[in-house]
Amino acid sequence: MSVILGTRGSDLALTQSRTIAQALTERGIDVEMVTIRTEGDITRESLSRLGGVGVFAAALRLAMLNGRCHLAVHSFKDLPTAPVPGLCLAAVPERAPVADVLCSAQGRRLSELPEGALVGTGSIRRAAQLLAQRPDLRICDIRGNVPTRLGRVGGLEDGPGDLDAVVLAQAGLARLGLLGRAAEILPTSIMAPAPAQGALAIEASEAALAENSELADALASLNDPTARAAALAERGVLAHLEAGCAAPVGALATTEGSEIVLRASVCALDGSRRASASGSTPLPADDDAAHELGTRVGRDLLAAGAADIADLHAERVGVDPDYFALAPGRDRFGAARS
Ligand SMILES: NCc1[nH]cc(CCC(=O)O)c1CC(=O)O
Repeated sequence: MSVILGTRGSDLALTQSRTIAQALTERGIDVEMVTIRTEGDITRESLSRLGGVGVFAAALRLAMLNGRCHLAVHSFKDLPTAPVPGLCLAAVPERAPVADVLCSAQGRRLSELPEGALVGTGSIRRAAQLLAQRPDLRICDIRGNVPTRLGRVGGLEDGPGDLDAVVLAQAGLARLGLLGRAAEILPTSIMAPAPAQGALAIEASEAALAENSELADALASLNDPTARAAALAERGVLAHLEAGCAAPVGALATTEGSEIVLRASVCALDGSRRASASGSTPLPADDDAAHELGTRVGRDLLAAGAADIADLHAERVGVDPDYFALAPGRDRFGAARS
């Protein structure tokens, strides 16, 4: 009997799922990929019961609990932090590059964008940190998959080309073979990545793993313990802050010598202030130790005033139009938020 891998239908989701399906095939597991619809047969109640944010992940999670599929590959940063009974984090594979990149017309770097340039992102975290560097920029809320977003910039991909630049994750572009569209890899010191950006989470139903030890072994062999600890530590910050998916929280854990060092920050929406905290734990770090590091850094972040700097509980997927007002200057941001 083959193992069923449930996937969303976007280019990025399919690419990620195929990579893992192939790795499992190489390990002797017979994998069938099934695209899971994210609406229709799934009721609202079921989705909200599974955690509210991340409706796409929720549909896949429900499919695993229903037995329609056995495992799923998520972008780890899109996964809500609350655990789901009956599912487990079977593996975090080797992590892709974690940074955000700027994709711009004429290959301009952030410092080279014209005064008042229009930059597209749906992420409050990215918007806030862009404004910290360049308060003159106008931020435009954009949606859609990676190629659609690239199409908003002139000369990069088919599309309206109505923006000067967009910010995307390096990992997504690399997985789609589109990294050539990036003009600049933004240093993580100025653009702190989203917790677990660049990491995949292979989630499986506990029942499926219990009855298929070959699958459990194959998945265990795909796990990168350091990537797993880093991603869990970063997500531990989010969990401690009880931060919503629209909170401007950046977190990055790196290996330094025999330790894992976690740096996290919360940026004011207009970029004017930033609260930061950091901490470390020895490697190897198991799931509990990694999570505990995240909790500790989250606590220090609150002590540093994170909750006064930004609304940590913002839960909108994307943001309200008032925030991304297409007007120069920063007062519109303050006005929309206060
Ligand atoms: N929210 C969409 C999303 N989820 C994961 C990635 C990129 C891949 C990754 O971070 O693992 C992206 C696109 C983007 O942010 O540019």
